[in-house]
Amino acid sequence: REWSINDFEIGKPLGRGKFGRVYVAREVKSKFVVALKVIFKEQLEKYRIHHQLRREMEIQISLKHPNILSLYGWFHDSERVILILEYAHNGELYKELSKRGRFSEKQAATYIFSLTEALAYCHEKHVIHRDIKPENLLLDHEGRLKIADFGWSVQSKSKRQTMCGTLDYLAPEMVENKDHDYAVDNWTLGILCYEFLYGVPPFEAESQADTFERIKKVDLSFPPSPLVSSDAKNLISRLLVKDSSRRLSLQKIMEHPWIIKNANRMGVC
Ligand SMILES: O=C(Cc1cc(-c2ccc3c(-c4nc5ccccc5[nH]4)n[nH]c3c2)n[nH]1)Nc1cccc(F)c1
Repeated sequence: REWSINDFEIGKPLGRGKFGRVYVAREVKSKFVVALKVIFKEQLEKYRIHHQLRREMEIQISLKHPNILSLYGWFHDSERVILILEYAHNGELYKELSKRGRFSEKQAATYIFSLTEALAYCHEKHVIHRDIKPENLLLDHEGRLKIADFGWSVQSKSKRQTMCGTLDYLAPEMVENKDHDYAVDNWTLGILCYEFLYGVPPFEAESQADTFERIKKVDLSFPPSPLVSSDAKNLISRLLVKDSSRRLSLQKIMEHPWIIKNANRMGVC
């Protein structure tokens, strides 16, 4: 069916996305709550990204997974393209992490398990996400993790070397501008697991140059903490490996003792 802006009551802005603003909105007839992403066509022209937008829409509309934010549909008028996206009631996981400082091992393992399942699903569909950082992770009304913002996902055929988001999550092969493949997502899972448990990413440094150096050397250390088990450190150490072919596979992550022991398989703690 053809949607139009008059089918929705627009609510508060939820944030500034890459190319437009996102608003909470309610479909008038069904009262169903969604997130509407408004992208201005003159922006698409100016940055010549209409082909990328079309590719992202094709990627998103084809991905159906409990831990991937849904794109329900879209419509456009003379000056805007509007995406109808799933509304994540509990907002950004990042805010939750800042508020709580760190997550328990059960919560961290549950998020890592959900992310691993979602990534395994994406890789089956030949989609590399490449930009999984806390601000792209949302939480639904049950606290279930949802990956959003496929701003830089590429079909694995084209190995473009464009830069991604903040440096903390970049794998060595991306920092060294080498070819990269699916294994960058495995590296990012290691970064996120560390950050969920310690509250800061493992290679954080004063300057970007220092972060680059720490990533390239895989300068990983675990501050002594009674709250982080050796199993957790073992998993992180087997993901933050320079040689991308030696990183623990997604399947092996799901079978790791720390995940088996701590993750809630329904994705909700
Ligand atoms: O742009 C995005 C992803 C995206 C999702 C969002 C987004 C941002 C915020 C929310 C939220 C949300 N819920 C909140 C509750 C409290 C506070 C903040 C919240 N944000 N729910 N759903 C969202 C969705 N922004 N950008 N995908 C995209 C882009 C181009 C083409 C395409 F097919 C998809």
